[in-house]
Amino acid sequence: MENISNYNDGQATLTGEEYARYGRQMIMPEIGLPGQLALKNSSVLIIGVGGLGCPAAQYITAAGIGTIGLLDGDVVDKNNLHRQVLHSTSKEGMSKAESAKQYLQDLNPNANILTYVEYASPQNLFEIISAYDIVLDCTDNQFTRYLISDVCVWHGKPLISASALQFEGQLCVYNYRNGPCYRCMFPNPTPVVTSCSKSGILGPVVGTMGTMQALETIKLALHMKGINKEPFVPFILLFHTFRFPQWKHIRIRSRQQSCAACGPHKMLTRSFIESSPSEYATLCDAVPKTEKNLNPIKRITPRELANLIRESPSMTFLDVREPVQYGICNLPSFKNVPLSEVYSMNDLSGKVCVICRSGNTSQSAVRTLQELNPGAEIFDVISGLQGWSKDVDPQFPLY
Ligand SMILES: Nc1ncnc2c1ncn2[C@@H]1O[C@H](COP(=O)(O)OP(=O)(O)OP(=O)(O)O)[C@@H](O)[C@H]1O
Ligand SMILES: [Zn+2]
Repeated sequence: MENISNYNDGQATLTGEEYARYGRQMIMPEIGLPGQLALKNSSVLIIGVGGLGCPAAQYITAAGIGTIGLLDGDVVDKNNLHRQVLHSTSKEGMSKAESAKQYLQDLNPNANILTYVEYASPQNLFEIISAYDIVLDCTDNQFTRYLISDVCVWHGKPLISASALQFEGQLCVYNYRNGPCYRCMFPNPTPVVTSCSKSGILGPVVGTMGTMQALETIKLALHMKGINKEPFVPFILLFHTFRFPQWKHIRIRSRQQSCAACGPHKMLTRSFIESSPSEYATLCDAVPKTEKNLNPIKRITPRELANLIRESPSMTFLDVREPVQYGICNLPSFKNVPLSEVYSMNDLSGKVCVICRSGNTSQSAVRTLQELNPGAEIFDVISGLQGWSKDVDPQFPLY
């Protein structure tokens, strides 16, 4: 049948199986055979294979991106499973990158999937990113967000970044053409006030944002290879849903002259990032002021708490978690006083024991209460209710 049928536009680069697999998206005029080949010839690095990274990886693998890197040093935990949809119960304890690779390779055996079972750091990231066309930030902490952006700027790689918390999400494409980098938008790190593990996250919300990252990845791969010729306009996408789902996009400014990473007077060179860890860290993370240089407080262990409950049942026990968490599980001796209400408690005396989920919020509460009640003896429980479950009562639920 040679030379009789022409089904590859002269480029014999898709197999018959691939025609069948990608047919439904190839028939879109914005994609066609050239678009599918562009996806196949693209490589994407996904950093963080959690709530965002799982759906992002799933859709770009299914769509035929040729090479996909998965970078994450974490292992699958039970509390990941409600939202990190590539991992399953039988994979608890397994590396997230390896777990995701197993799923994705079965989804699309054509994909070339590489895993990096480590955390992105100033020491490894320059090397890893160099091999990819597009980078996805699917992590959950400020230090890593700055690091990924700075390394992308150094290599000139576009970055698709998203985040999600409770009922809200955000997405932005950084460092593409004249678009800004993450530092142009957020020049200074801020003290982190909350996180998914503190405030909660709903699977479909983070899944929506990860899916949007996959969509922007496909669009960007087409754009970079000249299939989509529309001009690129930098934007930030905001999603909010509780009563009504709301989408909003805002056009953003291009690169900032004053930016320490991408401006003309940039100071964040590769050698600075790689070899000045403490100076670099101060440019990526802000320690909350209230936690700095504070006097130590009195703390007790969960086992000491068990004795105290037995010996002094009438003393004051305060649980400073939010009411919804208190409602999930609690110790009956403890009265629920959320942190926001602690500021008005100025009538305490005697011994007061404070607890929270993991022993962080309780320390702030003790400091505040001690100032308001100088006559009282106030202390908290190391590791909070998590420590209680580990050391005293293994039946006490962890969440
Ligand atoms: N420096 C880093 N390099 C690679 N992956 C990272 C880095 N920092 C964070 N991550 C990964 O990003 C993912 C973020 O996932 P997600 O926000 O869903 O929460 P989690 O960290 O898995 O769980 P939780 O916040 O409940 O403890 C995690 O898998 C985490 O290991
Ligand atoms: Zn910049």
